[in-house]
Amino acid sequence: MTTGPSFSCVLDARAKLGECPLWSARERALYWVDIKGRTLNRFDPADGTNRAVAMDEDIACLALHKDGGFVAGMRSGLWRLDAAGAPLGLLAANPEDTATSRFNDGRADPAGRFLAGTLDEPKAGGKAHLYRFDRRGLATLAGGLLTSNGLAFSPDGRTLYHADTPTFTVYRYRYDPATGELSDREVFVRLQPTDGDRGRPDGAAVDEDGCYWTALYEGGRVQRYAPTGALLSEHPVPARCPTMVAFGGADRRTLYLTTASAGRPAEELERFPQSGGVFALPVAVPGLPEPLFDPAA
Ligand SMILES: O=C1O[C@H](CS(=O)(=O)O)[C@@H](O)[C@H](O)[C@H]1O
Repeated sequence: MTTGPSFSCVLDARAKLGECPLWSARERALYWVDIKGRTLNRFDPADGTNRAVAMDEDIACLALHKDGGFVAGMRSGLWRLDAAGAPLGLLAANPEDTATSRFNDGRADPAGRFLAGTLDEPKAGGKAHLYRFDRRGLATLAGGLLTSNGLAFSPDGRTLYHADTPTFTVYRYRYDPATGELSDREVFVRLQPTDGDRGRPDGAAVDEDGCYWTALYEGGRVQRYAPTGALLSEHPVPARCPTMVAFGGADRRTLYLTTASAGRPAEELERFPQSGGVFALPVAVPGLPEPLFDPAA
């Protein structure tokens, strides 16, 4: 395993809980959210500007919609948003108790379905689930979770990666692109926490070599794993809580990263003053292109 170069800050956003970076190839812009700050953001790397749109509730994940705008995972459910982030309608209500549950990590599958999971905020009893939304409606794919996270697909779309963050585990499933069904769950990566390193797998993305990049929340780094599960490299982040990676740039060779600052100790924020920012790392292998949500899928 090699230690690669560190990420550098491209937007000192001071987000509370930055999440879900999402590259728009058409606009050459990076969308991202601040879950607890309740904003949908558009970062333009060409001039370094960021535009934030206030949302009425926690917004956690996004997919670009093939007809423009977004599908978003929020606390109350999955919503259709227009290109400016205004809600157009509720697609599927959160089936869980929204007093202690919200949607968390999500992304479109290669066929255009939207997969999104929830977060059991009390971390009490594995009440979070992974769901699939498509023209058939909302279906439950997995349950017994604490924080559904780390969704990403292999280049052929036949493997789904999925993390349950507080358990330090990333699973791998066989995925049927024709039906959106899962099978054959196995452990892909299980981190061994130590007193000095509580880093745990958060948001992720896969590159064209099929390697899985994962942000280690409270680990201050991003790791790259081979399809075999072998750790290939890790890259330091000048923030203790990286939350999710996404490939962007015209060649998809820029790895963007969101981070969190909410609830962090004052001494940590003094040491890492750009916590909550958006970071970037040039990489050699391009990332996979991000599919669009297709309501006909
Ligand atoms: O993606 C997320 O994960 C973190 C980590 S954990 O669930 O607490 O282990 C969580 O705090 C954050 O709210 C969530 O968005």
